[in-house]
Amino acid sequence: MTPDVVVLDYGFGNVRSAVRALERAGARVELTADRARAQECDGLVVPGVGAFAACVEGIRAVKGHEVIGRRLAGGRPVLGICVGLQVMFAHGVEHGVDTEGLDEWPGTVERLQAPVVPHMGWNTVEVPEGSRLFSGVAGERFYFVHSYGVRRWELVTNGRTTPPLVTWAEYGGDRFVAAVENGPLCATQFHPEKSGDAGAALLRNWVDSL
Ligand SMILES: NC(=O)CC[C@H](N)C(=O)O
Repeated sequence: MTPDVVVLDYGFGNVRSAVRALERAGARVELTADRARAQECDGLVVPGVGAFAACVEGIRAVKGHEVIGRRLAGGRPVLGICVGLQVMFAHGVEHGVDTEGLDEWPGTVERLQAPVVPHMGWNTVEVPEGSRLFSGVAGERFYFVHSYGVRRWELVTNGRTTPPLVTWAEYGGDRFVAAVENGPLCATQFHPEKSGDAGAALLRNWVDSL
């Protein structure tokens, strides 16, 4: 059965290339903000390009925060891409403005501490044991375009729940979260839709898991 994927259309994001890449990965894809479709589909993708605050405002304007919360409460998969990863955290601080995120994970998105920002380019990543998202591509490079990131992982599970699998990247001497796999919620700071064959394989891994 072909998985039914919705790319949340809230006005911000590299949506066309994400739609095409997800179709190539084997999904039937619709770009929409329709609440019922976003709630009921097999997989919801939350893209994001631009400022943290504007993306959060856009997501809230289409009630995306409620859809994402309901989906995750019911174990229904969500994939965040780039700012779509960042908004899942508690806060984003850009240009000195601290904006509340969707708070699916504790933590803060902050400016990268590297000599040259934005980080625009290909990077290898440090994938933890057991990752399904990176199956077959853990040693590959992925394409990043960002000036901010999550530099400290703050969620503590103390053995009561399955700890998330956190993938890291290093750039200009700074380290930041490159991807998270946390049950139904997965997210990548890089753009899998711009990451060539490795990104295509990662998206297929996610689509095949739906
Ligand atoms: N690719 C993007 O649009 C990322 C924008 C985000 N505000 C960042 O710089 O991290």
